[in-house]
Amino acid sequence: MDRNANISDPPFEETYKNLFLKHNITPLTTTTTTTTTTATIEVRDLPLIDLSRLVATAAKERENCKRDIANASREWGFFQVVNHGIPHRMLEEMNKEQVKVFREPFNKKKGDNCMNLRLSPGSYRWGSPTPNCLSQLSWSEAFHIPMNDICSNAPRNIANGNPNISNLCSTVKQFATTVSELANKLANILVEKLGHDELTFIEEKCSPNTCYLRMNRYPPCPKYSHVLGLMPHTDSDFLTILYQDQVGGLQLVKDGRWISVKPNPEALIVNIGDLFQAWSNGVYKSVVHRVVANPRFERFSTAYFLCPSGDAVIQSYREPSMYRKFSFGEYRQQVQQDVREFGHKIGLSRFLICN
Ligand SMILES: O=C(O)CCC(=O)C(=O)O
Ligand SMILES: [Fe+2]
Repeated sequence: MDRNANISDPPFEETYKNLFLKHNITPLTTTTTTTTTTATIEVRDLPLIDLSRLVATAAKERENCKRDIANASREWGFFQVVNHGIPHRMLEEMNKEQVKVFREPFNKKKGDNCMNLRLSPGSYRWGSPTPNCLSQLSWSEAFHIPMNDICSNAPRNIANGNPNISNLCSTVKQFATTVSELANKLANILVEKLGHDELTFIEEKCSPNTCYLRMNRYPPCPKYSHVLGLMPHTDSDFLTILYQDQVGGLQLVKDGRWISVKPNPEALIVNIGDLFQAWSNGVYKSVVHRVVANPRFERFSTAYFLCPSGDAVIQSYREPSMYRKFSFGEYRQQVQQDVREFGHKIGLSRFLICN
């Protein structure tokens, strides 16, 4: 175990030792402790959309706002929203509870009953399960929580006397309930802007308890350069709403190049997931993104994933369809199988219909 590592940190260095050795990656000396991972990456502002325009008195302004959301989803697959209706104090509260739970000892977090949080098995995750190369390495830990674990149970004293996590459940519930309204609102706009007439589509497929909330923590990585906090991936959902702190590190692919997202304290980030790309027949883009580890600062983010139930069938809204239809359960299983076999997700390209 690395002598500098905190007892709450997962044993990254120990676990990735052989991978570092194989790739000749040696610890940086004190004179070279800056990472080069971000050095050549362009920093760009994502499209910024003011959601207060959705309730403007002028109908034209409301329509223009919807058009901007749809255009950003086609051209970038990513955008930022301000005046999104999530109170600042709720975001701060979420961050505070998240910091506390990650500060718990690693052995307790990874334990079978995960600090008595009564979450589904495998909710606490860290690192990459099967990295074959450096680009598949993730220097981060996460609680990936099915909202069903939080929504469907009566309030209980989950903390079992642990004051550090006593508010976590109610904070997650409040946060997720508020963010789910925003997620549904944006998803409904995207459905409407494709001219689809079934405007209840999202409500029929998704409910608050089919969604997921993921709390991410990226410990600093001072000793190695070229280390990723989260390996490149697309999200397996309709759309994701992300709240991040001000450290930065999120990058996405735009026009074939990695670009770095500049944090904006007023904004939430929205990105399109694979299910919207499949349903929209490739119109809305589920874009590859990653997080680079910071050499000095730890980083936190919270992601809300708008997901349907496992048996929901995803099929393009119009023919000829680029993808064969699949159930969300089938999609998730395929992703898990590919990660086990190849060390990374293959995703939607598995479901392409080759004409
Ligand atoms: O932490 C971030 O900025 C991104 C997180 C992310 O991509 C995810 O949880 O899927
Ligand atoms: Fe993601």
